[in-house]
Amino acid sequence: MSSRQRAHKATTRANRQARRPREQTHEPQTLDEQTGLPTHLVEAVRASAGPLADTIIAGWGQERPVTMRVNTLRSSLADVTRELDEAGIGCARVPWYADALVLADDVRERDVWGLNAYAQGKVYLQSLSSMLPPLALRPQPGTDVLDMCAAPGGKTSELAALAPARKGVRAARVTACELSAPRAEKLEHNLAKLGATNVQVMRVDARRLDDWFSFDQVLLDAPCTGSGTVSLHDGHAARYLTPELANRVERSQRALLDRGLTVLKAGGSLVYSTCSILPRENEDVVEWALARHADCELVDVALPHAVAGEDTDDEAPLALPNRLPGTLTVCPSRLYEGFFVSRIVKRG
Ligand SMILES: C[S@@+](CC[C@H](N)C(=O)[O-])C[C@H]1O[C@@H](n2cnc3c(N)ncnc32)[C@H](O)[C@@H]1O
Repeated sequence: MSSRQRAHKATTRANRQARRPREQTHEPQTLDEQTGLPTHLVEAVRASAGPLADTIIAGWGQERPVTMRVNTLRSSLADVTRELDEAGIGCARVPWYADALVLADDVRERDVWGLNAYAQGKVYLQSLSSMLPPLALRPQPGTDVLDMCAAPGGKTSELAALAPARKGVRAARVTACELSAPRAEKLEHNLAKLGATNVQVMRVDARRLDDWFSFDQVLLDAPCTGSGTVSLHDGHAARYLTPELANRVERSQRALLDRGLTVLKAGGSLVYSTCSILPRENEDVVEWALARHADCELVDVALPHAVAGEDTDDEAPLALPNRLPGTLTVCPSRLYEGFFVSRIVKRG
């Protein structure tokens, strides 16, 4: 393995660890021979994706380029691309988001850490898939937005950047909840660095938000198994991604979505997302919550995508088939981590 691959693996491992609850297993798991990943995960993917399981497995084997979001609260695309150019860092844009940049294949995250643009919060290192949920929510200036699971703040700061003050209308007010104290601190640090002044951080269990809260828009980027982001022969995944973890996050996802829909105002919208590709964390959770909230319905996420299995251009996320029309399950690929995005509205 090259040093670039090792550095990439170390960073993605650290990100993934941060995304999910701590889980230890003392019994070694059975590993699938082909992928080196837990057998229960590979079996679940084969059962749900059928012939596309091999496309997913190939996606788990890809080394993705470094991607970033230009933070328009501090800078502009022209300003950032000028600095990248001066530093000799090649970059390309994606057709569906003006603020997203894909860096050249030979660039590592540590090359970005040394840039002024990074130190000054003009850019945020963020995977392309993780930029999708705030775009699906489409936050509006003048509204009150809840981000239920916010740290380290990639999507919170994106929400803030998408809804700045406009003539005569204040910026969206974002309330960012985070359960873990150290992660809430990291969130505060990132938001200050990125200049997201319209965000209020709350160190709380978002499953216990009081009924008297109410929001126009809610983002629930839930804790999950991270099944969309694992890499082949990832020894760490082999340890943490246990059936117990899957059960635990699923309970948490249901309780969080139930609460999110409760504190959503009539006429408002909620985006539920995970970095998992397993139906039990995605479609099953959404269907369960909709059955409890008769005043809510699924609407199209309205995100650009191509259909996996057809002749596609890899600049667009590839959608895996799923049983909820209008939701998007992104297939792991060269540019994208596996992800799920859905949008629910509460009738007015
Ligand atoms: C998938 S990560 C969120 C990533 C974040 N949205 C971003 O884009 O940077 C899930 C986060 O939810 C937090 N979390 C888990 N359960 C929670 C709960 N019940 N209430 C609030 N936060 C929770 C975790 O500590 C973790 O930081």
